[in-house]
Amino acid sequence: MTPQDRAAALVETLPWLTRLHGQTIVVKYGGHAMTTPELRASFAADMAYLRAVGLRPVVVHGGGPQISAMLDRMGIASEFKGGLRVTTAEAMSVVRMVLLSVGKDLVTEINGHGTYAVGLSGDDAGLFTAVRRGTVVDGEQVDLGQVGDVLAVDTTLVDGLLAAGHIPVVSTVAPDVHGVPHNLNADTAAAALAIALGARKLIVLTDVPGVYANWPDTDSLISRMTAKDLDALLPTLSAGMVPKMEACLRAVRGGVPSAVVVDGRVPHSTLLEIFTDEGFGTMVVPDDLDGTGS
Ligand SMILES: Nc1ncnc2c1ncn2[C@@H]1O[C@H](COP(=O)(O)OP(=O)(O)O)[C@@H](O)[C@H]1O
Ligand SMILES: CC(=O)N[C@@H](CCC(=O)OP(=O)(O)O)C(=O)O
Repeated sequence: MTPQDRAAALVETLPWLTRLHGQTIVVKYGGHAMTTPELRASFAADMAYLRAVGLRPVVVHGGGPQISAMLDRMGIASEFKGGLRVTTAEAMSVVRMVLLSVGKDLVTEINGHGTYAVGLSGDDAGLFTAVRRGTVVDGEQVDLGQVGDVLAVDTTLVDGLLAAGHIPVVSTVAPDVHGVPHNLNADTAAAALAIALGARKLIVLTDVPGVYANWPDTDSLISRMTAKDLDALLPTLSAGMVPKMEACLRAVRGGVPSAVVVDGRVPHSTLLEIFTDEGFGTMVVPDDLDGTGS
């Protein structure tokens, strides 16, 4: 790359920088997108870059594969129903331990670029209040143990951190109204936080190029869809895509202008999504935008 190419690449980002300056972007960093040191390093650089150029990134991280690996090492079986982990009291303490550790590692990695990141979880200053939820499998309501949905979000702490120039890095364990810890799916929590913060965008990093209309037919990648389209697609989805796309739907119906699922295995996927025109991943927009969100 010549110095001229480099300057041209920087100038190309100007329209997005102008449009997004000061805007909050919630980035859900899935456990499958953090499996190599290189991916973690490029993600951390992206977050520091966004903050340094005047956006307000908020990270909500997952850690599903890391939790499963630890449970496995401890001889505890992992079971998922409707894309959500069945969480016994014994598993809950492992979930908590692993997610807090994953969060701290991310904080350290981001802070290799400056004193940006601060780690917090649902119980810090009442960020999330959980409410126990089950799920529906084959038309039957099933119990999932200590799994929660988000009952309430208190953004006071996150607002303060953003105003002070920090990058909040959120682990998704949260107490219910009785103080009992619950395991929140990270996609669900990211959507609830994006709505509560009035975020400009929700970006979800995962381990596929986006959402496929006929999974696993790789010719059926969807680049854009409205909330109504997604509503129709939801019953056909499986595994972890279910809570992920429910979260995207909830985000755009809750006022977030766009929710995008991108391939977190591609280095710098967040910057690619934000600063390029070419479709990258699957974008969900509200019905009234009908595919014109960005
Ligand atoms: N229609 C679909 N399009 C894309 N992926 C799908 C679809 N249906 C199910 N999946 C599965 O969902 C997975 C992503 O969810 P998950 O494993 O929970 O990711 P993460 O850890 O990033 O949250 C994909 O790897 C894929 O196996
Ligand atoms: C209830 C539930 O399923 N919680 C998730 C929380 C972590 C998560 O969401 O991680 P990913 O984003 O990497 O999948 C779990 O226990 O795996």
